[in-house]
Amino acid sequence: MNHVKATKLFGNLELNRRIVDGLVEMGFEEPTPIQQLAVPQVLAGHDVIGQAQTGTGKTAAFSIPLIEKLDFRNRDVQALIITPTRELAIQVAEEIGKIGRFCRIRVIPIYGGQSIDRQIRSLRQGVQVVVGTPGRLLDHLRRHTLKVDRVKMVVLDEADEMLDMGFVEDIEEILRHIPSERQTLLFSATMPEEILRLSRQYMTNPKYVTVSKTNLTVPQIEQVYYEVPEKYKLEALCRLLDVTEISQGIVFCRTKRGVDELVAGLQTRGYTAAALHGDLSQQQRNNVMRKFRSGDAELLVATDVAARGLDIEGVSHVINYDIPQDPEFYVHRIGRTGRAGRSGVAITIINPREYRQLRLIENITKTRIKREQLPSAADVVERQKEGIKERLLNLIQEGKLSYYRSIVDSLIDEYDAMDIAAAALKLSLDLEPERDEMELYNTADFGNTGARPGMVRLFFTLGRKDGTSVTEIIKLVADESGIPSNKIGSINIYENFSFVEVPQDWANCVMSCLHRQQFKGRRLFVEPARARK
Ligand SMILES: Nc1ncnc2c1ncn2[C@@H]1O[C@H](COP(=O)(O)OP(=O)(O)OP(=O)(O)O)[C@@H](O)[C@H]1O
Ligand SMILES: [Mg+2]
Repeated sequence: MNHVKATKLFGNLELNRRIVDGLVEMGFEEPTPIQQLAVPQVLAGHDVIGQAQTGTGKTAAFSIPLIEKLDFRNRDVQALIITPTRELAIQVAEEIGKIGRFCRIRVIPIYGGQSIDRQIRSLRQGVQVVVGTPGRLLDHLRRHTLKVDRVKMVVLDEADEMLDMGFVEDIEEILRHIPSERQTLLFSATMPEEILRLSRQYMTNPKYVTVSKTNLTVPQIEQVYYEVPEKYKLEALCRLLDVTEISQGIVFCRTKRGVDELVAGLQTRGYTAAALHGDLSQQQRNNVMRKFRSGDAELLVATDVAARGLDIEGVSHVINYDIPQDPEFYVHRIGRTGRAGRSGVAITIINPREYRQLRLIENITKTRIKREQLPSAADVVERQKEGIKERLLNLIQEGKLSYYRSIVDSLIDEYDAMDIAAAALKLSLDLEPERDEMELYNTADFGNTGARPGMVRLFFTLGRKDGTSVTEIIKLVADESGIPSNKIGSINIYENFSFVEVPQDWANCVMSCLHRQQFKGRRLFVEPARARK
């Protein structure tokens, strides 16, 4: 890292040397435009409304001067940052911790769903910066466990959402607790006119700092849409997933229930996806985020709880499975990709009736969303062929083929080279697990088959013919899904198929666990329910 250069560039902002060290450690070489514009204004003591596109470094734009203005020796809470979601509170607190690392500042996130006693203990030990969600902050203010009489600076991250209907009363109440000679900062990628007007109520002579761009979205994000009848949306999504190279993707749904249903639907089709929404426990939310941030999970299916602020490097695609109701949310959702100068793709799936909503989004964001044709089944096959070719070419490049070459050599005089190669491919692909060979059927979807109330029967196309035994099935289901073996109800093995009964609420879990398992050398595949012939 070029420390001299970074020091010089950030040095123009006249920052504490230890802050610059923190920025250099994070890999920041020069300030982004919003940082260049906003930092001096905040340092000069102004109230600031900062607007810049998603992923352009607004967090550091307010965090750098915020840290600069802290009295490091004083252990009172001196700055308060309010964010709309818990995940964002955690992320912002971490970023502030990193920037202020060499200043040894004390920062904590405070959010609902976490033990309040533990938060109270942390607060008692003295923290200088608190990053929190409105509900929990209010809770602490009302209990007098959070003292804000020394707060000099308040930041509303995602300000337009914080001042929108859902949050504004909480925000007003929080602000009433804070000394009025404070500095107030509002940041967001979007600032609708009416919110901008309203915001002045809470500020004194605010400076409006904007990285002026005509369109609200980042140019590095390719924006496309597909129009399909409502009932084919899932099929459309699966096809897109099949032909698209996605390193990590976030799929947005309108409702929590929609998220759960889509995750179940994807799982029964053999895709793994993690859900994130407000009905999960905080521990579940944290686990999902950890898996997704580390790259262990490829697909995150979420409500708008993940729409704003989250910064995850690997996200190459954002998919609007349901079109956002509000054009601003479109901007924020797709902004989870294409961050910090990287490129990304945003896909929106609409039904014909949602076309007008799409046009509205285009008008407000001043961008064009390109219509694309859904890949056909033939495209999916074509894509598979491409994949096979790619793997072949890699093997050829790698060499180490002498053993196989000797076999070909012994055949080549007598047989056609094309036939040998084709047969070899067929052989190698046949050894791979084939999707449609094993199927699980979820009987819940096609009427009562005689399962006891509250139970679901899962059918396997594995039967006595394959030498399957009762113990094998119990062991497989219990071991792999974590379901206690005494919860597995009746097990029946017939000539060509078997089934187990499991409690309704375990069914999806069992199915998703089973489909990942090798069983008798083959992968079990969970198909969407269809009547058995
Ligand atoms: N000066 C810089 N140099 C290099 N990278 C930076 C710089 N400033 C910020 N970044 C990185 O850019 C990414 C996006 O920053 P950040 O999350 O602050 O964006 P944002 O503007 O708040 O976006 P959103 O509107 O989505 O909340 C982060 O990974 C951050 O570490
Ligand atoms: Mg942000």
